[in-house]
Amino acid sequence: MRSEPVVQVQALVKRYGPKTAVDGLDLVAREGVTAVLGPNGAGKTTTVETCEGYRKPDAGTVRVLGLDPVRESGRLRPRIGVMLQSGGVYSGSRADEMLRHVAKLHAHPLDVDALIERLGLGSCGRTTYRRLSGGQQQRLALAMAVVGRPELVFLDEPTAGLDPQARRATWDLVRDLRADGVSVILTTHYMDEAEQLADDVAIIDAGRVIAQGSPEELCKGGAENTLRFTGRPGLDVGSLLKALPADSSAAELTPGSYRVIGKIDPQLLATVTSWCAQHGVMPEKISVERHSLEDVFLELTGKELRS
Ligand SMILES: Nc1ncnc2c1ncn2[C@@H]1O[C@H](COP(=O)(O)OP(=O)(O)OP(=O)(O)O)[C@@H](O)[C@H]1O
Repeated sequence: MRSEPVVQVQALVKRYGPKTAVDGLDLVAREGVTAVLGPNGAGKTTTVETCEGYRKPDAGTVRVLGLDPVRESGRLRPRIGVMLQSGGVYSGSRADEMLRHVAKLHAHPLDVDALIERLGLGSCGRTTYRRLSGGQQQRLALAMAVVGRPELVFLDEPTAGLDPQARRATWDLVRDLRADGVSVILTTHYMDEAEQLADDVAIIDAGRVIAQGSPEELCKGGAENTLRFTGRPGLDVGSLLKALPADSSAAELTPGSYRVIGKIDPQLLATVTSWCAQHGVMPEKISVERHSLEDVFLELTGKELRS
């Protein structure tokens, strides 16, 4: 796996009048699931729409499955699936008819009935598009993106506004697609979604990729982690600090409640517990808080995912 890039974006620039939405963006996505995260207005949708061939770059190059999405769209379209947020469908058509129609356009489609059941659309297959709820329309859009068994699927916020059950069904479907060798480019505002599904995460801010890596790599590269323990009040924190690596800090936050910030690895944990043993301290509660993707995101962009 993880061989040739499925998407390669180099120095992409895209402007809307005076507004530069994408500002020299570089992105390489390989096989598997790539999550694209960024605050509102960061340029995610513009980048993805350029990869889908719906927007022409003002500068830079975009290759998707090795093809130019604008000039070679005829060759690319049958190989990719795109989840449209809205539009592109006749609102008087029935959900199952639409899905069967899209399936027929492809050589090796998925089983339509199984897909309908899978996404919890069984009860509304005969309902016209306009009468579906927002969440049902969204699941139908997802089904239409994947039914043709594409090599690469673009999913723009596939679970926004879905209830927990539908969200889980969508996650399972993405995992199955991945297991089937389908690559996925997923934009999302949900950190847990990226952590759960993505092999690789690209964080976009102000039209550029500011960090990229696996969720583990990004969390490791961010700020330090925290170790907390409780013991008797008034311990000599200065003495503890001397035992710790130079770039650590230690403090008694409230009487008897201690916090160590630094590169928390097994060695540091051993240093803290052995210091406690030397000082006759039984650390009652001891916990390590791993830096989450959410923390990394906030640190890098200074913004919440949703503003
Ligand atoms: N058709 C358009 N005309 C003018 N400006 C646009 C257009 N589409 C997007 N923009 C602007 O370009 C910037 C990037 O928008 P884009 O939709 O790509 O961001 P995004 O990261 O997908 O945001 P969100 O998370 O809010 O969906 C924003 O400032 C937006 O207002």
